[in-house]
Amino acid sequence: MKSLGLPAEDVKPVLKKLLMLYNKKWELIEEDNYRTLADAIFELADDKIKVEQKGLIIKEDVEPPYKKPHIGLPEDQIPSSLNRGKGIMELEGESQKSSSSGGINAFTKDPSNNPHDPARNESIRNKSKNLIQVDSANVKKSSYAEGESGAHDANPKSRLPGLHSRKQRIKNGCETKISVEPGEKQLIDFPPRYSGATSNVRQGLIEVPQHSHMLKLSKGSGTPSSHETKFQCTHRIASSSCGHVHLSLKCDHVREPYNFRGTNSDELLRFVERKYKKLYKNVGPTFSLEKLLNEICESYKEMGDDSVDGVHRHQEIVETDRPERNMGNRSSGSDSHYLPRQPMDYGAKKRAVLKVLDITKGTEKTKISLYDDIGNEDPTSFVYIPENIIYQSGYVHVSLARIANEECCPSCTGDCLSSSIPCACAGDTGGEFAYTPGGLLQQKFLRSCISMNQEPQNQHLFYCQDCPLERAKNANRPKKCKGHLLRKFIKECWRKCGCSMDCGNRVVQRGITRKLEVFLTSKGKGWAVRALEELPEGAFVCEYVGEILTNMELYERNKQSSGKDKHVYPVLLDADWATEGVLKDEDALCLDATYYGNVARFINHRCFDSNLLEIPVQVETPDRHYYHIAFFTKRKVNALEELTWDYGIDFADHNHPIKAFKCLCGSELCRDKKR
Ligand SMILES: C[S@@+](CC[C@H](N)C(=O)[O-])C[C@H]1O[C@@H](n2cnc3c(N)ncnc32)[C@H](O)[C@@H]1O
Repeated sequence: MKSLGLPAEDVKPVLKKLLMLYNKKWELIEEDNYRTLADAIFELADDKIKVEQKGLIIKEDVEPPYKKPHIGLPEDQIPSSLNRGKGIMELEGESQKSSSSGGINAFTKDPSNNPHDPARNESIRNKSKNLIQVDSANVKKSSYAEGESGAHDANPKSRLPGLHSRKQRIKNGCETKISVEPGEKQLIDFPPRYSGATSNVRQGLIEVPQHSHMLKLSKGSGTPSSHETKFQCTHRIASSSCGHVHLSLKCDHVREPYNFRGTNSDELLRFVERKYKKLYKNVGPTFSLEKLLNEICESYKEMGDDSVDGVHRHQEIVETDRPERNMGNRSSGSDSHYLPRQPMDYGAKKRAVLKVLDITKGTEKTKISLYDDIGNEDPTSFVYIPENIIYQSGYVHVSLARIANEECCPSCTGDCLSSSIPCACAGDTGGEFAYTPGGLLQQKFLRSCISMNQEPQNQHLFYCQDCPLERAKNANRPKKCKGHLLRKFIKECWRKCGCSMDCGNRVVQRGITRKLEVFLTSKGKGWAVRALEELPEGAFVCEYVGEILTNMELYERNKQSSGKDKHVYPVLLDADWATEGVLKDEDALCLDATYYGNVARFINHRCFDSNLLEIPVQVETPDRHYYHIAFFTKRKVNALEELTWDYGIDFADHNHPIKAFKCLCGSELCRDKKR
């Protein structure tokens, strides 16, 4: 230590603590020409400077930053915080600041910061040419020190934390010294294919200079055994779009005798994806592990940025993640799936407030945020459910035994849409599938559904002999049925079918795939839904999900609720009542999303020219007392355009169990004449 210019009074207290920490194992301290001791002294000095720069008092008992994984230390003696597992997946925030200053610190401070001048320390360290170890964990942590010291740094580049600063340190020769020896590179099983790109997509990147290291272990250094070569490889497998958060696979392994052979990240992802799809058969064809992992990074960043006392407020997301309001700049091509990140034009003071980052609480494949663009209103409370649930007495019997072989396609394989002869599942739609191979509704089918919906008086109404709705109102003297709209059904392939989950005749059952957002309207209609991407004509948006109630139960529920209760409009599942003689109460069902529902409970009404159409979809039950209500676009819908559907309200019917609101749809064809 003396030859390195370190005075005894600096060395002694550190040595004492090291001895205690290493259980008096001198050989660990002597190793590599007392490297551990030298490092500990430098780090203590660096820490003191940091504390002094912050204007804090240094306590005598400040613990020197010994927290460095030590190769020579038996694993059970490594402090738990350092005892990293093998092949751990970790979230790595480059901008993240760590309060620990383990390992080799950054040396970018102003050299005039004496008495413990880091520049001097660095030069001493450089003298000691046999400093070997590179510890990627500590490299990461040390970016903190650079961020802290950036204000004193003449070189603006070195103020940047993360990759850039690491590069600089490498240039300074503080890190990579003996770590990767020429000729040993081929020992890494998966050489880097490309590097340099830093953001958004998974890089498939193995950062050899910064993250992959081979450590030659010297004789007597403990585990692993002497002369073994230890590898540390870090695969970056995903990252957030801004590149600040990465998901990496870190693997420490020893070449001999455990002959570990790595794989590249593309292969790895494909392998896991196949495994996952095999295990969980109901993931759709659009499922991508890569997207999922990138989403984890994105969410990590968003949540880190947003969360303030449990309330998510996100100024940055508003300005960066959301599309611009002025649609003029936007590409309107069909490939504009994800919109450019541009600042929103909110005016000088107004700032959108993100109230809920994901109303689905992770139950849907895609997050749905709730934004308050204009005021400070909270949505009524409800429980988000991604699928319908039975409230009490409704009869919904799902069983494979109920599905006759003629009602499904057990002999199909793969994708039914690609078969030359449409299977039995297309029978309900006239022998042609309702969907295109691209997952949209066939135009012909869509047009006929729209026309049936818009001209109900023309032969598309039917009247029950004994209407369950009227029975619910007055069981003793039910009034005449007011008529129900006949509708076209879609029948999707399901579990008893032989096709795969990727089959094109399974759209609604795969759930929401479009990027949706709930927002507060400025027009007095409360909350509403919009898409953050352009939607083509015939695109599935979401299902109307709620509690399955009998009409009797709905009637009772509405009677009990006070007139002031805000109601989400229930949907009658009456599209097939025409085929029944007298329907039992338990079979006359409806969906109510007031207390339990999905995003559809926020979709507002628009008379006649709404952009969404509700279509009955039969999935798991062969009879049609119960079915799904799926919303499809009637035309191309621009990103950020409010999504609406026609609730089918008769504004003149004052006996309806739910009192109609004053319609503010703004349509020229508005049926609410009072308005
Ligand atoms: C299914 S919810 C839609 C979400 C609702 N806006 C909210 O804030 O929760 C139905 C309720 O929204 C309001 N609403 C929907 N469409 C409307 C319209 N065209 N005009 C006025 N209010 C409307 C009514 O209060 C209605 O009862």
